[in-house]
Amino acid sequence: MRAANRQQLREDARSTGKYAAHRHVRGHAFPAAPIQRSALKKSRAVPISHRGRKSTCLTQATAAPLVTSQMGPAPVQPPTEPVVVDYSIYTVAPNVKMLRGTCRCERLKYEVEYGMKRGTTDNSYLITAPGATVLIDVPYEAYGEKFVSTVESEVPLTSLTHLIITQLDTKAVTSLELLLARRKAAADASATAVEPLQVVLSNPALRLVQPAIGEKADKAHLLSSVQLVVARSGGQVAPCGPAEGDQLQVILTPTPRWPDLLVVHDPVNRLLFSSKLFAAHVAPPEGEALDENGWEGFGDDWRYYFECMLAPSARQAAAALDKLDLVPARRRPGTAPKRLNKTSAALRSFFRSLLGLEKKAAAAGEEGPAPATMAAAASPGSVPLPVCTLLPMHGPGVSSALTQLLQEYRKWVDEQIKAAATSCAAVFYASAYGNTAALAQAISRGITKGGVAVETINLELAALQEVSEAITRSQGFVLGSPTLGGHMPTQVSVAMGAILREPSAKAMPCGVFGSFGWSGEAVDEMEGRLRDAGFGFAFDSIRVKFKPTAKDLLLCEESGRALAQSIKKRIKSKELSAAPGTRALNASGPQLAMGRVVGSLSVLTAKDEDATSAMLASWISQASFDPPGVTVSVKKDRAIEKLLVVGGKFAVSMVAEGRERPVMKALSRPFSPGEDRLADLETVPSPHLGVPLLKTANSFLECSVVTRMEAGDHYLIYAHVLDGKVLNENAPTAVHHRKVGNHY
Ligand SMILES: Cc1cc2nc3c(=O)[nH]c(=O)nc-3n(C[C@H](O)[C@H](O)[C@H](O)COP(=O)(O)O)c2cc1C
Repeated sequence: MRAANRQQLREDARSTGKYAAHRHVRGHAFPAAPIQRSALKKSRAVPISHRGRKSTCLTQATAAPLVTSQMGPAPVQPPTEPVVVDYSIYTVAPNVKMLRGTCRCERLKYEVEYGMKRGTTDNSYLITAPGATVLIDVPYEAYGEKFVSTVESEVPLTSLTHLIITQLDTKAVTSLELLLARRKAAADASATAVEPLQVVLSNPALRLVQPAIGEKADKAHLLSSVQLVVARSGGQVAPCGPAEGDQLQVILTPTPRWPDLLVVHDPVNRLLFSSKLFAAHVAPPEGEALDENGWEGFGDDWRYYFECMLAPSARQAAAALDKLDLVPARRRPGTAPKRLNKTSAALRSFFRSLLGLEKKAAAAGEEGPAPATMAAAASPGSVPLPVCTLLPMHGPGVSSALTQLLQEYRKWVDEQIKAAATSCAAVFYASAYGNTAALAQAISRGITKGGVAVETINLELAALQEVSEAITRSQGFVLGSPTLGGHMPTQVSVAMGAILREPSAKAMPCGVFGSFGWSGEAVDEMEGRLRDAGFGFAFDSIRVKFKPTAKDLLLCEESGRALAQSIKKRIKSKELSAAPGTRALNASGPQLAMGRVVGSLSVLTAKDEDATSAMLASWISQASFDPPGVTVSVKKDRAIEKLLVVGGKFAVSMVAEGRERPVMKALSRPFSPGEDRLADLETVPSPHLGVPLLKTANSFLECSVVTRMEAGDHYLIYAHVLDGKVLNENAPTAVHHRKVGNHY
């Protein structure tokens, strides 16, 4: 039925396809994009079995992708810098190795834009057990070649019996193809028969592999020596120890962002291969596989990753934590991580080939057990899983901070769910190349920072019913779409219909956004339809050409925050009309006393690529002599907070006494998203960082963020002072006096 639908769509598209002319934008030639307007306008709703239940899906990720082959080849996106990667191997348990691909680029070029500046890793794991050699995960395409050579340096590819895929991104498919091709070539060259590789993956991941490899004439042969095994929650999938019952167990933990997500438990070594859970985009120091500095070393990175990736799906994250019921357990003796450097890996590979071990190992693989069929065990439910180390897909393995990270995850999830009980916003989007997805992520984070829970829904994967349900749970919404073939894709159009039909939606603040290449009609269409229907906008519509810059992402965060403020304002005014007079609260004794704490009035300015922001600050203090350091306390929902992550650069301009008034007037008013906060002030660039400095400052500091900790509703940021200068010897610094300590 589904295949017939797909075929029909293709026929429709072929018969009605019109071809757009060649266009040139900013020096980039875009190939003609065939546009099938009838196919685009027609609903692609097809009944599918979605997450174990029958539902009508707006579209099915693999059956009706946003961009179809009938639309022609993808236009050339503006070039990005090449990603430089490196590989290291670490022993994390006697029979378990971490194969860690490290990218130290400042900003991730190959994933949804991510503001952290500490690089990242793509971790795969290799487990050897009697009769089985199990590989867990393939990395992004940029790592492909080095990844396969690294696996080969450890084991002959023909000896691999299982590959478990915990989450598969479209950009990891190339690495999968490379691995399968090289294994197949080795098997074809082998004198002995090689068992098919069992590739264990979830159903949504299978729906990515089938069309990307299985249905491509030039690639289908790669699956001829592969047995695709769909994982079921609780299923035992591969041996991981000497005893018969020593089996790796998979647990499905889908979220809207990663519907294919699963984790793997190793009961012998008490490891959890946690995939995207407990992950962080950070490259730990060379030689350290695990979190040697514990929470202090990586707490911010885990938190930031959670906020960006999991907070928008907090309910599903909570369900995953409930399902896993992880219990911190002791590490078994003799499993301290040991790094094998790249040289030794290469040397071992060399010696293996000299000694002909490849063949022996292949023969050993042949004697292994016949491919097991998937055990369909019951869901582990509340059965506790003992864990001494979490081994995620990105960032360090978690051992020292295990207990704290488990507790914090629960706390973060609960906070999000609690916020959702009072206020919630829905962010609906579709994205063919990840650009609109990056905007959706930044807007979602802005909403979360604004104190409103968010549900971020990828319309490519969501059932229509999910859209209706999300809108009835929300007090505001945002809709994002790329422009494809001069329109918004059908998935967005259909979702919009559902929103327009929902009577409660009209009273909600909303917003629209999208990435485009040259004409950008989608955002105009969405804005026009919502405006005509009488909807009110919380922020100006966001239109971004191709990939968003740092400035675009900052605008998105600010817009998300504007939506959150608008939602909170409406809730507050409802509460006030229900219970008039509750506003008149007297300040408490401690609040009055705290008002006597004074601070130096200053202006904080920060810059990242093309994004600049500023704020008035008086909660600033010297914190260290050597090296010279300062602390500054920044409210969590401030726009500038995004630029003050570890490694971020900022400047402090100290306001001179008598010069306070114009500075306070310019910076104390509310700003709309994207507005230049320094427009009413005269500035000059700082000498080293090029960050704006107040022309009238009596002195300035240039700083680099070293660490930050949560301090209630603020982040306490500790920074090294890189440079500074007194500009006016005779002007003392203005002191900010307050009466009450419950505001600035
Ligand atoms: C087949 C195809 C058709 C497109 N048609 C248009 C178009 O009509 N107008 C436009 O402004 N951009 C068009 N684009 C460019 C996309 O809008 C642009 O690549 C955008 O960044 C995609 O956003 P996304 O990454 O969220 O999918 C087209 C791209 C493709 C692949």
